Amino acid sequence: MSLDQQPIVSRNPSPAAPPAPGADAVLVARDLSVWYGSTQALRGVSIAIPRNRITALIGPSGCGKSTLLRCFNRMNDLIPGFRMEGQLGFDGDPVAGPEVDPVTLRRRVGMVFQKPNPFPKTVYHNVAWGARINGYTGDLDELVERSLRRAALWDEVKDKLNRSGLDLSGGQQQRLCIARTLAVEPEVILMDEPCSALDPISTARVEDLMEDLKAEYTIVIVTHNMQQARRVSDMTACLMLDEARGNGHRPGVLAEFSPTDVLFTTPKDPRTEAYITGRIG
Ligand SMILES: Nc1ncnc2c1ncn2[C@@H]1O[C@H](COP(=O)(O)OP(=O)(O)OP(=O)(O)O)[C@@H](O)[C@H]1O
Repeated sequence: MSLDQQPIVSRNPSPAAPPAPGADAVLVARDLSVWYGSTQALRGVSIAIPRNRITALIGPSGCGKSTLLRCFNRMNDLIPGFRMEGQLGFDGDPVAGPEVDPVTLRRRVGMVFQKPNPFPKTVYHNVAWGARINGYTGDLDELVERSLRRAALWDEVKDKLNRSGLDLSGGQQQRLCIARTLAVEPEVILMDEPCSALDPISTARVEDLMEDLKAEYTIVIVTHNMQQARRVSDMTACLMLDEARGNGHRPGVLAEFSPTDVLFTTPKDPRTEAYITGRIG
């Protein structure tokens, strides 16, 4: 059964998850629970991520931010002991299940990781690689230039296309990874702490880039940096550690999902307030 056929439709499945004005939901989790072996990482998370917006996931360490992010493009599938219950949807179709090809899904829902991870190949090949393996038949030179321009990197590397991607600075490497993601023309970009290994100037460049990209893409970012969440995101989801049950482990739950300015000024949930004011670490 596709997610559209479920009793709760993919648009705004929960009162805790209002879509931004004028935006519809592109990624949906409905009553999502996740385990790694006997450790429950998430419990009962329902959220609708609006299209063409930047959504930040914040919350204390271990509350399941990365787990939730990685569920949206099935990056957890290969982790031993990973198991999930509930529903996940992308554009009204299921994300999980044997009928979904994770490779196709990951082409449409791309990911940028915490540590820049270019291949030990030229700048050009780093960008062209994904398009090549996906059978791109257009002009690769044009695609590489377009992707590097969109990632605000072209001017810095146009004379270095045959140099190793590993020779670039950390900030340039991260934008190269973003260009590599853009080259396969995804609809969603998941970013897992994309600036945590970058200096403030490189961080600002990536943040500016995110703002430019949201006209064409939906972006979901995990960040530990609440200032960054305030600067870049339209919507913020605050996850929290729930009370311990069973084996004493505390799973992550969604405390609040609100427009970013609301969440940081007038949070509805006392746990959110405690977190953003530093009373929960
Ligand atoms: N590969 C794994 N195997 C077993 N347990 C895991 C694995 N990845 C995460 N976990 C557990 O799942 C829970 C949620 O982890 P996750 O990394 O999603 O949280 P997080 O909020 O992103 O944390 P952080 O802010 O520290 O990066 C934690 O208890 C963590 O120990």
